[in-house]
Amino acid sequence: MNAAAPYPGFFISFEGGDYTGKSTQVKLLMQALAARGAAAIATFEPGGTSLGQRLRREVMHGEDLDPYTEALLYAADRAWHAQTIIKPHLQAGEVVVSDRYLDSSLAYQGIGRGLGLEKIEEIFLWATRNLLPDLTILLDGDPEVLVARRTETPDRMESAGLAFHQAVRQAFLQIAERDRQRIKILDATCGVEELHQQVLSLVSTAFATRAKAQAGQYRDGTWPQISELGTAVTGTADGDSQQAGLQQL
Ligand SMILES: Nc1ncnc2c1ncn2[C@@H]1O[C@H](COP(=O)(O)OP(=O)(O)O)[C@@H](O)[C@H]1O
Ligand SMILES: Cc1cn([C@H]2C[C@H](O)[C@@H](COP(=O)(O)OP(=O)(O)O)O2)c(=O)[nH]c1=O
Repeated sequence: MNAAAPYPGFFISFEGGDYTGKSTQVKLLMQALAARGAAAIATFEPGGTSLGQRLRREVMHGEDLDPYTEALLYAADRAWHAQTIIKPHLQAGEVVVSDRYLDSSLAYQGIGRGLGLEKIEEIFLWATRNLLPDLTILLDGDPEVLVARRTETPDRMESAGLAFHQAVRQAFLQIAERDRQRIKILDATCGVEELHQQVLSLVSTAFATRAKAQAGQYRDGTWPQISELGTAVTGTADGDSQQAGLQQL
C-alpha cells in the first residue's frame, strides 16, 4: 500500500481470474461507500474510457492477436484510463474502485502469455507514470470450479483454455506474494455476503492506515472525505475495532 500517496484520494483495484466475483464485489463496495457518504467512482479495465471501449472490442472479440500486440492494446487502454479517469478522481480526493488494473497484465500477459513479469511491469509503470493502487483485493479460486459460474458465450480471453487460466491463477498468487502490503488475497469461493464483509474489513483497515499516515497533509475539502470514512468505518472512538465500524456500514 502507498502509505503516503501523492494525491488525496484512495485507489482500490479488484483482481482475479474470470468469474471470481470481481464485478459483484465492486458493486457491493460502492453501495457501502455511498451509504457512508464517501465520494467514490467505480471503473474497469479494459474499457473504462470511450477509447478503451474500442480497444476492448478488439482485444476481446477481434481477430486472434499475437501476445505483443495484445499487451500493447491493454497498455494503451490503461495509459488513457489512468490519465483521464483514475488520476483526476484521485486528485479530487475520491475513492476510485477499479475492476482490474496492472496486476491483470502481469498475470495474463506477463505469465499467461509468457512475455515476462519484468518487461510487462516496466511497460505498464511507464504507461501510467508509476500509478499503483493503494490497495488491491485479489479474489482467488480454482478456474475449473469457477467456470461453472459462466452464463455467456466465452470471449477471446476466456476461450484460452484451462491450462492458461490455471497459469494465470498461479501468476496472481506469485504477484501477491511479492507485494503483500498492497495485495490482499480472499477466497473467491466464499458466499457473496461473506466475501463482502471481508472486503469491508480490508478497506476499512487500509483507510485507517492511510488516515494515520497522511493526517493533516491535505487541505480541507479534499482529504476529510477519506479520513472521516476511515474513522467511521474503523470506529476509533473506543480504540476498538474494525468490527464496530463494519456494523455501522
Ligand atoms: N461469491 C460468489 N458465489 C457464487 N456466485 C458468485 C459469487 N460472486 C459472483 N457470483 C456469480 O458469478 C458470476 C460471475 O460474477 P462476476 O462478479 O461477474 O465475476 P467477474 O467480474 O470476476 O467475472 C455471476 O453470475 C455472479 O452472480
Ligand atoms: C485489464 C486486463 C484484462 N485482461 C483480460 C482478462 C479478462 O479475460 C478480460 C477482461 O474481461 P473482464 O471484463 O474483466 O471479464 P471478467 O468480468 O470475465 O473478468 O481481459 C488481460 O488479459 N490483461 C489486462 O491487463
